[in-house]
Amino acid sequence: MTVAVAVAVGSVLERMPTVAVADRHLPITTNPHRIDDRELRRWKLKRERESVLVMGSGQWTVEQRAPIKAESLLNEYVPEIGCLSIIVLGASGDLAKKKTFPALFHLYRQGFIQSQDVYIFGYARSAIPGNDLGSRIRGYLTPCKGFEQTHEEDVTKFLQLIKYVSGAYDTEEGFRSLDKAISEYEQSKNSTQGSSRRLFYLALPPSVYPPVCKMIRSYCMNKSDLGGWTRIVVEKPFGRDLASAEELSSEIGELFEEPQIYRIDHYLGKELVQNLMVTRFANRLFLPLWNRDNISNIQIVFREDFGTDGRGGYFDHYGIIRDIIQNHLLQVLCLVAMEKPVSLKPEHVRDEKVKVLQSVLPIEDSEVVLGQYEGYTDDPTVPDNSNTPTFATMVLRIHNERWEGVPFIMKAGKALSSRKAEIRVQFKEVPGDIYKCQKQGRNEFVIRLQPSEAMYMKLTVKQPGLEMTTSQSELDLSYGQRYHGTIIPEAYERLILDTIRGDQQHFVRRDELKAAWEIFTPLLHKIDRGEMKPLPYKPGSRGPEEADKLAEKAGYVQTHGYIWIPPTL
Ligand SMILES: NC(=O)C1=CN([C@@H]2O[C@H](COP(=O)(O)OP(=O)(O)OC[C@H]3O[C@@H](n4cnc5c(N)ncnc54)[C@H](OP(=O)(O)O)[C@@H]3O)[C@@H](O)[C@H]2O)C=CC1
Ligand SMILES: O=C1O[C@H](COP(=O)(O)O)[C@@H](O)[C@H](O)[C@H]1O
Repeated sequence: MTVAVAVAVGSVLERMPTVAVADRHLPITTNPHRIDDRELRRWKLKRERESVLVMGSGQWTVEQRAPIKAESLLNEYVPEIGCLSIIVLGASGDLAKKKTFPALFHLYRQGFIQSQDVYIFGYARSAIPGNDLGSRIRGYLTPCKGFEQTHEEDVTKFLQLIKYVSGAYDTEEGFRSLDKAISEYEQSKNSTQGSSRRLFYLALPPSVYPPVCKMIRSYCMNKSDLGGWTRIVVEKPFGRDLASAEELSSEIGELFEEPQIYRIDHYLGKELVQNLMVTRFANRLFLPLWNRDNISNIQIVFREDFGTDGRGGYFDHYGIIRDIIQNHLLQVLCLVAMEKPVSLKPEHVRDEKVKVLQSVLPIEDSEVVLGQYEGYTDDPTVPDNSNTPTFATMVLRIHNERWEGVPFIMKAGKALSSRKAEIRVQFKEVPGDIYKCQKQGRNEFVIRLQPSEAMYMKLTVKQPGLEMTTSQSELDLSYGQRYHGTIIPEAYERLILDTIRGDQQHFVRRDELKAAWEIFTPLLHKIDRGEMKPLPYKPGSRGPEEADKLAEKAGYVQTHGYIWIPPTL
């Protein structure tokens, strides 16, 4: 969708050049009308007094805007120009090697970041000589579909785009040398001073976010405001509870404006999560059904078939609620439950998510089941008396017109019988059902996030044949079959691209984060104080039996004798 926007400064009559803002999801270079540097500078000098002409429903209307921070304004209108430096802090770590660099490689291979105007810097304390960073990450750079033959060559070229700088996270010296390296690169590209883009990816433990942000702010910012920018990406967990999250937000908020901060939740980058809004709001079919009149209960489930896998020390400090439910599953809940936003603008979408979060009622202790898998404390980094849950299920209730009375059953667990993440929307019984005696199950709409991405609708149908008998079947949109050969991008690829393009729709805003912590903090504190205890469960099981009982009590009716099997080609 292309939206034409004219910008006027001071008054509508004092027209500035018309800027056509093309779909931000097209490669940057395809923007049809660029505004030149001179024009841009003139416009920015005057931006304090702006009115904006917006084309909507075939009519121009004037939107008066309060002074807007340069960053958000630029995000909206300025074509991306200037060289781009991507700085991965914590480059020696697990996330960087498994997710960040592989995502950057795929973006590079697909042409979204190009060697002529992008350079990547790795930064960490570890002394990593010469090309050793490349050797560490090479094995994680998997071939892109369709480019298998040139893979080795591609990797070699990609690794040439990375420079490693070693330094501490809280010293001027380290960040000055990082800045020097970035500036040298920018100068080598004859970049107009300040028009360069600097993206800092904090692949670091949150404890070092504040000093790192301070150092970036003091020594590594893009030097002026001529169309360039400085953005930071921060990983979860953002705090351990409401107070610590707010403290972290304030510390970072003093250094960077909200439009510069990208709080990443990689579930928001998953293909099927990104499809949720489209499915809900672009299909007439769902509009009248998506409410308390028709839906009995909704389950949002995350299961892993492995334990903490060498991350026991980290995990024990957080537990499954902070690791998965408070962020990944809650973000999914927002997209399932929110009202239709005014538009797809990031602020409109995030406004609706916040409203849902603020409508969640306090969690009842009686609607929580916690578990810990047997053998969890064998990990030497986990205390023997750990009270940390590795499994949790709980019922969230949304107090609003659409969802009153519909339980949202959240479930997450490690070391279970299978690995999958899905949303299961279970509908109510058919009123006055004339096939009741043969009935096999309720209608369900299932969105399988992973693995085997799919959406399927469980229906009761006539069993083919002469007899009038019914059976359970499904309308099935399995991605592997329907989109055979299509590459589904990794969540991190998509989200890093969004940060480069300045699109914050799929990132967590500060007030969202606060509202999310408000929901879980009382429960988490009870667990931390040992007032609620996890039940033991066997690794490789479904988790504690009490969890299934809770779901049943909340209203979930399991379908017996039917199981969906992902179709194969
Ligand atoms: N790993 C994963 O799969 C995921 C991680 N995350 C999040 O991403 C971030 C990074 O995770 P991950 O890469 O696993 O973390 P690591 O423990 O691997 O830490 C990353 C780097 O940070 C430095 N570091 C580690 N501990 C400290 C410390 N106490 N003080 C200062 N520096 C330290 C180390 O670099 P050096 O010593 O060389 O400076 C290390 O290589 C975290 O916020 C994590 O929660 C989110 C989702 C998944
Ligand atoms: O953030 C995290 O997510 C992973 C699961 O991610 P997925 O994309 O593989 O579903 C989880 O294993 C980890 O504990 C958690 O920190």
